[in-house]
Amino acid sequence: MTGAAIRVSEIFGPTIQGEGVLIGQPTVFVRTGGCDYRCSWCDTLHAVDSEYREQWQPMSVEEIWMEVRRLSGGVPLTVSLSGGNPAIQPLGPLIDRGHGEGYRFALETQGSAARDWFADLDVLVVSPKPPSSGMETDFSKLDECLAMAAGRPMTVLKIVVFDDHDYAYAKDMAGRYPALPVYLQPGNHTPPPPDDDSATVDIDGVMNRMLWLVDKVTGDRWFDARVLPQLHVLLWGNRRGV
Ligand SMILES: C[S@@+](CC[C@H](N)C(=O)[O-])C[C@H]1O[C@@H](n2cnc3c(N)ncnc32)[C@H](O)[C@@H]1O
Ligand SMILES: Nc1nc2[nH]cc(C(=O)O)c2c(=O)[nH]1
Ligand code: SF4
Ligand SMILES: [Mg+2]
Repeated sequence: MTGAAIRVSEIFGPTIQGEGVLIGQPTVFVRTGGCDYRCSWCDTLHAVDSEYREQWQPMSVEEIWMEVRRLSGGVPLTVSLSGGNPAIQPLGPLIDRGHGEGYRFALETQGSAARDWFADLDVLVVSPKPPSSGMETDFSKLDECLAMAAGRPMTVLKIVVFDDHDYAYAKDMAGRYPALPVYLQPGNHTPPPPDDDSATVDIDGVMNRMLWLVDKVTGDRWFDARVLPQLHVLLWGNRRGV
């Protein structure tokens, strides 16, 4: 198989997609290693922090594909490409490989790096980072990402909200891109330390934030917004590989 090696942190599933537009769908995850961001509340630091890079395996398309096929029993399903930032890995050939066997591909990215192969996806989830993350949005890059996908894959915005500033950011994003569905996701303020995925999640706290977010959206009559918690976090807490 042609194509450069892909840095993989983990491949797991099938589980259900816990977030956003595909919530509840049986999914295999391919999580790439490495990220150009470092969000203050990232729940996946084992795929971000370079301290963990020795756990990231360079894999060929064929090696990754054999593992996806094994996990799914060869029955086509949705493969979610996440990370880290999967947009900084050469994933085009993997998408072609899977499409040839009837699999579908979704990709989660913060919108900091555009790739022409975004157009080959089935679903592009762009998750620009609000002020609480400590990251700065590069709007020209974000525009580029959305332009790459224009017309072809279903494209949605998914924005994590912790507080009023994040909520204002999410509303601003919705105003900038009125054609895109917007998913709001309450932040988990108790993400796992990278070495301890048994660390407890403050579910009550996350649910209170979810309720607050529902009140904000309905109070504002923002009736196009969709508000969803991270279902996998409710089911399995901070556990890795689910
Ligand atoms: C771990 S990221 C990986 C993909 C890509 N780097 C991104 O941020 O979109 C996947 C999703 O998890 C969300 N996320 C990360 N940490 C979170 C937290 N503590 N609470 C809620 N969502 C979180 C991100 O905003 C993103 O939508
Ligand atoms: N079940 C499940 N759903 C998810 N949706 C986005 C995830 C991610 O970490 O990107 C994720 C994950 O890690 N597990
Ligand atoms: S962009 Fe995504 S993977 Fe990277 S640090 Fe932020 S939440 Fe984590
Ligand atoms: Mg996650």
